[in-house]
Amino acid sequence: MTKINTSYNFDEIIDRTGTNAMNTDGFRQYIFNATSEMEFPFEDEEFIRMWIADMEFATPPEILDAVRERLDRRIMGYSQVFDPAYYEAVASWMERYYDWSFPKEHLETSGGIIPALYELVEYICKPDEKVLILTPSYGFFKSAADHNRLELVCSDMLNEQGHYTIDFDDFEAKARDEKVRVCIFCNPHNPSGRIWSAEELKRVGEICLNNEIWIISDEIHCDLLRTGKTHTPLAKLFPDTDRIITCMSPSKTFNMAGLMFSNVIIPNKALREIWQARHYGFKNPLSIAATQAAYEHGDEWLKQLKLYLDDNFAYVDDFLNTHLPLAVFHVPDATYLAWIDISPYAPKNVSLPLFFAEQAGVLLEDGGMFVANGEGCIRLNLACPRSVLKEGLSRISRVLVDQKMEQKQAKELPVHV
Ligand SMILES: Cc1ncc(COP(=O)(O)O)c(C/N=C2\CONC2=O)c1O
Repeated sequence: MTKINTSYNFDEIIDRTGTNAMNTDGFRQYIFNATSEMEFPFEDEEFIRMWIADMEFATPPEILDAVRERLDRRIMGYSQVFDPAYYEAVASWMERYYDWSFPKEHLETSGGIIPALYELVEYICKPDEKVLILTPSYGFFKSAADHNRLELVCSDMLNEQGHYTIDFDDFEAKARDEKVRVCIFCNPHNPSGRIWSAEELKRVGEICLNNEIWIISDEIHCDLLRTGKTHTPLAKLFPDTDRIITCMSPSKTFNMAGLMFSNVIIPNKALREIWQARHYGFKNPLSIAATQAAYEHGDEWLKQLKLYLDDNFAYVDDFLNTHLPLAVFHVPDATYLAWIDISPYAPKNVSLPLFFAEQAGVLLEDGGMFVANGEGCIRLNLACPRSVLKEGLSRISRVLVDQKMEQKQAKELPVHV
């Protein structure tokens, strides 16, 4: 069925209340480890939500149509991926976007990348072995080690005025620990938004493989690139090894994380057989249909989404230069996440997520939620209508400037004895 090009409305504000969304209903538990009774000076509907990484945009109609078509078959029985058209759709997408291919038998699926990380770490590591990550890091990389009761080894990235690079001396020193067995590598990187260069990817791969460390390359953000940027799957640079597992999914790209479906490309036969023996193989038939449709029909929506996000990032860059010039921010290569060092303005010794929730009515995440090496930073989800973005930034700026003024006045006022 040919799909006509259409323009998609990314400015539309969609009501998510009453949909069991983490974004609207899960923030007290996830950000503040609190119950639903936790109170704020704002009604829940008044919050500008810039925290969890799903989008405020409607999932593409092409994907929703595919889900409806599957619903119209009217039986939702136990399902797995049997139709070869699924692999064809995935393989075509990888060829078109990344000039990368892999044999069909390497492709497994999972009910999300987080569960895949938990399982792969368990299947790869012995109980006394360790998991290596770069920090700051997506928090669930640490959870994958914790869930398996394995020691986590963190290699802090270098941060030169907001430009993050890998400290290869530190990374290699930690990789030499003979108990380090797996590296969970984020490519593109959440939260910095870095796309790793071919040289950086080669150094990571060589260091790990030379030290008999498996690599789980989490590439969930790889479709969400700024215009002109390209992504290179790590495994593409190492065709002769079978120790790099690639995790990808359209869930981040097309706002369908709730469908819990991802691709896990496992070249190593022994590990794949363990996965096939131990992984719970049944999948949601609606998720299978949606994922296949994303890869078959998502191109135009993604093209327009990327342009909209480019403009959102340009707006943030301009806004910060104007209103918070001491903040350190660079438009990231990838993701829809803005990682901003606001330390020159931020109140000291307070929880920034709590500060912004209570003072500004903005829900966001801060460096403390990214394992380590994120001090003074906040992360904003920019996958929202521009009107929402503008309101969020305006509130953030206002409370930072106001409290900075209060601090200044407090210093200047005579001390009353
Ligand atoms: C690097 C990375 N891997 C895996 C996931 C989740 O994969 P899933 O289990 O949904 O397939 C996320 C989602 N990142 C999020 C989700 O909310 N905030 C974040 O930073 C991610 O950023």
